[in-house]
Amino acid sequence: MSLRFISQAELPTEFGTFQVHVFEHKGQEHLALVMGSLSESDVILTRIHSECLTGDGLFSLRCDCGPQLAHAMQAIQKAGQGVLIYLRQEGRGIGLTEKIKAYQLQDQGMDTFDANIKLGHAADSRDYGMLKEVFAHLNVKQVDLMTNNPDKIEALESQGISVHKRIPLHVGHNPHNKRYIDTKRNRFKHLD
Ligand SMILES: Nc1nc2c(ncn2[C@@H]2O[C@H](COP(=O)(O)OP(=O)(O)OP(=O)(O)O)[C@@H](O)[C@H]2O)c(=O)[nH]1
Ligand SMILES: [Zn+2]
Repeated sequence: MSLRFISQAELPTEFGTFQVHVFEHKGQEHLALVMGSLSESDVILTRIHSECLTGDGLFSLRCDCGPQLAHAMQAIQKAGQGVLIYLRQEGRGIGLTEKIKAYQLQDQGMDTFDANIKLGHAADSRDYGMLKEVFAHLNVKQVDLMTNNPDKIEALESQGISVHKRIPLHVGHNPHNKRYIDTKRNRFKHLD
């Protein structure tokens, strides 16, 4: 077991009260926000969200992360049951400083894919290898997944978690993130 469950507590939010679980995996902290009681025979409405300090916490319009996070939490509240896994994979895994450097390259005309490469990183360095143990801890076997990213579906299926349905997540589009969202579709093969 490389994932360690540390603790859990109540987390009242604008979108209802969740139980927040904290885990440690390879020196990083990850969270799962859980609403309702979860049983492995249920298909659980799920979002796997990658940390974006600028979008999730600082209202940045350069990406669509903040609105996606709010929308997912609201959808879980509406369903009365669900899971939001918050992975500390800032900047698609390269960290905050490197993401800001990548933003600078994008200010000079590069797209988000090439900016990562120029900085010596993979276009996407996220690791989803901890999800099997997170879902086992939460007693979840089947999900309806809110995402446009095919890599997340593949990562779950390859770890034995069945993706019953993909729910597209197209919110928070604005003139500042248009190129970023187009690049996700064209170069990261994100789904419509
Ligand atoms: N390296 C880098 N990371 C970025 C940039 N813009 C946003 N991110 C990070 O990208 C991650 C979100 O990834 P997205 O590709 O927007 O969405 P996704 O999580 O792959 O897919 P969805 O499930 O459809 O939202 C977060 O960790 C952000 O911090 C950027 O220009 N460069
Ligand atoms: Zn973002």
